[in-house]
Amino acid sequence: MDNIKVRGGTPLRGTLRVSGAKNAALPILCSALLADGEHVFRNVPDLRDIVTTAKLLEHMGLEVDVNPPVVTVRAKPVLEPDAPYELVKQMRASVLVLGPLVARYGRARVSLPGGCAIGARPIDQHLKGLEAMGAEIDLSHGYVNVTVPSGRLKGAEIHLDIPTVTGTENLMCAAVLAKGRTRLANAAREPEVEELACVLNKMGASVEGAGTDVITIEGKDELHPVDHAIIADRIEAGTYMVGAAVTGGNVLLEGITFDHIEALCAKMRSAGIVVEREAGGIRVVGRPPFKPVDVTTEPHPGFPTDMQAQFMLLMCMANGSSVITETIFENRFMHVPELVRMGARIDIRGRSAFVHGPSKLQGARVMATDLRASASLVLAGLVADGETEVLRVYHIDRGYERIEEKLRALGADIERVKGSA
Ligand SMILES: CC(=O)N[C@H]1[C@@H](OP(=O)(O)OP(=O)(O)OC[C@H]2O[C@@H](n3ccc(=O)[nH]c3=O)[C@H](O)[C@@H]2O)O[C@H](CO)[C@@H](O)[C@@H]1O
Ligand SMILES: C=C(OP(=O)(O)O)C(=O)O
Repeated sequence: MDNIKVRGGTPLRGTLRVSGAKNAALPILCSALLADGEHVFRNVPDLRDIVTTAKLLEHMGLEVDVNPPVVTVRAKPVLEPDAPYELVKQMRASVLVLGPLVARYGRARVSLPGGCAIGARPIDQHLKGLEAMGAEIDLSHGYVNVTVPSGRLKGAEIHLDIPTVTGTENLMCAAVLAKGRTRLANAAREPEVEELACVLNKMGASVEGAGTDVITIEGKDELHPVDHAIIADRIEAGTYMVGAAVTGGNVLLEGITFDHIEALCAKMRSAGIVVEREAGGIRVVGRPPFKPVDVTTEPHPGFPTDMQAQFMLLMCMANGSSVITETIFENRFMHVPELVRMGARIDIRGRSAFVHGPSKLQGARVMATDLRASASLVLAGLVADGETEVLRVYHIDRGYERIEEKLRALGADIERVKGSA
């Protein structure tokens, strides 16, 4: 497995083009199951999760050419509507094939994704929605087996208990080919949900209200393939924004939509960081130490949980104490013990982390077991004294396109060590 070595102390400077959004690309690639023919997806990031999704679609008999930033999917009727454990265990988001498969084929067999490092992550809301649309669910031997006795889902009124992102996406995909109207209330409002709705509408679906908490879908008999360029990744952008700030750098991030990261920008500004909208992007200029700022993660448009670990690092560079509260996932503080090993002072009490800054971080060998925790440790390495080695970058490669190359282009002293322990 590869490791990343970083030597701290160089401010990030320059211009960075933000890649396409992982969390938009994954449901969009799965949505190709809804319409036979050739789909062309552009601005797709070069990530391990994209390769896993391609393997999943190929397993079902679709032809997928992954040539990032372009992915071409030649969709045809699937051999078996089945997502096996071997692929789902590599990527929870594999569950995103469930909605399209049930909508199109009236049945699906998908390995239960189970928990992961950040929490239990059940899919009860996805299943509750499918049941309301006439599906029968059977959980056995680690798989969810869904069948629609009538052969076709029917529109329904669904009120989600939680505005789940992939749950909303699965149910939207299920509803576009259902008979009649579906009303999805307490829906997730994330930009990636809006982006999927845009693609479904391009396919000929009728989806209204995505981006609000009520989405209405009129089912159609058939959809057609699309050519679509995917939005920029707000979490990748946010990660480099934090990188620019903590290193006392000056970076222009190109391609990102300000509205998608407004909550992060507001918190960074409250911390005393310059965040300016410029033609074509957002400029971040940081000069630590920062002002301490409390943050609570919330569904969009609140502060994103996927930026919590990186923001905590920022608060390690603040003059005073801040409280970071995680409300979305029950176990998303795995970066804390590793940051503490690097010299940060952070106590966890329940769902909150109390960060006492400023800390002078020291390079160390560190390991993290999830994507954003790993990213925060790479950023910590950029400001630490001496060398930091982040082990098992396997997680980073799921969600950051060539992170070491992008950081090196901004002046960082960083390298990937292939096949290390
Ligand atoms: C591929 C993708 O887009 N991943 C994102 C998506 O994950 P994902 O869609 O898995 O996250 P959800 O929005 O579903 O999860 C939010 C919370 O709801 C709970 N829950 C969810 C579904 C359900 O049926 N029952 C239930 O209890 C989860 O355990 C979690 O505590 O949104 C998360 C929250 O913004 C992000 O961190 C992930 O990066
Ligand atoms: C938690 C994340 O992804 P996933 O839902 O794919 O695990 C993430 O992108 O931070």
